[in-house]
Amino acid sequence: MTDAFVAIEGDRVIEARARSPGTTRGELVFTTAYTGYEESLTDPSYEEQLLTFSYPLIGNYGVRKERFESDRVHPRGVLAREMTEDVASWLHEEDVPAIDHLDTRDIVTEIRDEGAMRAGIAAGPDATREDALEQLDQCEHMSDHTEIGAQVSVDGPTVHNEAGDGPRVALVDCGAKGSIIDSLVERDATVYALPYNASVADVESVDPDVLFISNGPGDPENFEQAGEVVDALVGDVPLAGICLGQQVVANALGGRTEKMEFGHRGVNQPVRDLRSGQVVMTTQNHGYTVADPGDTLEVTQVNVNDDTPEGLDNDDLDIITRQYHPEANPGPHDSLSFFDDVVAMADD
Ligand SMILES: NC(=O)CC[C@H](N)C(=O)O
Repeated sequence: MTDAFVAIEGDRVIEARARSPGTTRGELVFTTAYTGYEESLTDPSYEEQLLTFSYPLIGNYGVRKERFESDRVHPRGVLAREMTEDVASWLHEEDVPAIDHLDTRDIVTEIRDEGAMRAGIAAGPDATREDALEQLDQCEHMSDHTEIGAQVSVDGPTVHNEAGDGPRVALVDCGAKGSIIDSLVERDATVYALPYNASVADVESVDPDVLFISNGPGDPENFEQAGEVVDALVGDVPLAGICLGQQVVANALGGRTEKMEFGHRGVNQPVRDLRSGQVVMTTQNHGYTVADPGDTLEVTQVNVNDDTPEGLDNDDLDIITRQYHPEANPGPHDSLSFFDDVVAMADD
């Protein structure tokens, strides 16, 4: 049954089946992850995007809140070859349009050839091609979402594990995944999650042993205030970052980020550590990359597939950032020791 349409750049329209009705638009991206749909759908870094699963069956082990990375679904729309009723009804409850019975291999090939692109979706009994095309027409580019931090950050300071014996972590929450906070708390850190636009004084007021910039959605250049905090505190406080966090740190310290053609999204991205030679499998979800690390940061890890920087460090200044997701939700646990390194750096 055709009761859904996706319009992609070039005004091509693809037919599908509606699983959760509505109209929506966003940057069309794909993940190659074959498990972890609950974690991906609740990952705040997918805010404003339309997420295509390249793995053909999504939902085959149900939907459980314990696996969520935040309290809501973040992609603006979801595309799959086949979606179970569990996932479809969850997305319906969350008011996120979703479609299946379309050729997701075709979509993935299109994105790989043309790059991440703007798209519009219309799904439901009254949906038309024109509705999908109109959504596409109104769709913005990722970099236009200048206030995206406000959509995903905490409203005010939030403390986790206040009685902890470990280091005090000031986490600039640009849309932090829950498992990043959990990974720090498991190491007995006290985590002070602060709004994405926290001032230097806000961060100093929690007297941190380490400053941590979280993952987050959109263009890292739209997180200028987090960069100002990094610039003000570098050298005084150890510094860590994951994904958007790495990008913000690089931009603040004389480097430069750029948009990738279609990004890295999946759970089997190989990363080589240039110091040890070791390769680990990692989880990734990013569409921007550090094109120039600047003079302060050393590239210590690279992506085996395309040589993009995966780890930036400065041992003298106590800086450690990763482009991939060591918290491993979903995905391989190979790089979980990153959090031990962060805690050790803070304890020094
Ligand atoms: N997961 C993230 O933190 C993503 C970072 C940034 N929004 C990007 O797409 O590159």
